[in-house]
Amino acid sequence: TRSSRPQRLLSVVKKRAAHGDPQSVISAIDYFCRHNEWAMNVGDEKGCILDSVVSELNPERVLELGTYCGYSTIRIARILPPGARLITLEFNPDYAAIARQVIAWAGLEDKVQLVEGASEDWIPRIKEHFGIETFDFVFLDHWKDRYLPDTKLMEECGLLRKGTVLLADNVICPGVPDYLQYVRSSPSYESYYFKSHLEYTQAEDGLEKSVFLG
Ligand SMILES: O=C(NC/C=C/[C@H]1O[C@@H](Sc2ccncc2)[C@H](O)[C@@H]1O)c1cc([N+](=O)[O-])cc(O)c1O
Ligand SMILES: [Mg+2]
Repeated sequence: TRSSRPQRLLSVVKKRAAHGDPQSVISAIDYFCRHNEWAMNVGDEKGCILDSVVSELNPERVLELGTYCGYSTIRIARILPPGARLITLEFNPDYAAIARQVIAWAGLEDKVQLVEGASEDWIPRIKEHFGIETFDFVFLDHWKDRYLPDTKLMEECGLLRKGTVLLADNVICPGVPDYLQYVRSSPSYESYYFKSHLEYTQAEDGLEKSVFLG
């Protein structure tokens, strides 16, 4: 049967990127998405905003919801301080299998723990299973109808602390209106919109940065 788009993306990474060089893996994926096939990675324009938010925060404990092929996973992991850890949740086993290979090709497997399953099942188990108190940074890029319920679930499970930063992809396109309304109106969050473009296109999209105030 025909290969999948993630499989074709992985073969371009192996062909074009240098093993152990995260930047070359990022560039190979962006090349593939610009010149071969569009794919729903956060992309290089929003990716630079992601980089700046992460490097300013220097987080020790990071959670990513929605791994897909691991593009944003390696963007984040490549700039984490030594000893920092990133847990990334992925529901689709085929995507997870590709992402593991992309993360390994970038040489970042020691910083990343990819967990297969649904965020709503895993979020309540993270504390005891991974021995993590709270997260410093959370990147939301999974099913858009899960951003709000999973944020409320993270609050309820005590995974957020004063100052935890949530960064949400696609707040315009495809859009997450219920999540945006919540973080922009709740007294528990200080929210800021980074205007950008939908990956590899001219359409408007953006990232919403929301600081949990406790
Ligand atoms: O639909 C989008 N993203 C959904 C992403 C979903 C990813 O997260 C898990 S679901 C999951 C993972 C963990 N826990 C529960 C569910 C899926 O298997 C996929 O890997 C999207 C769409 C567009 N677009 O232009 O259409 C652009 C984007 O940037 C997007 O992110
Ligand atoms: Mg996205």
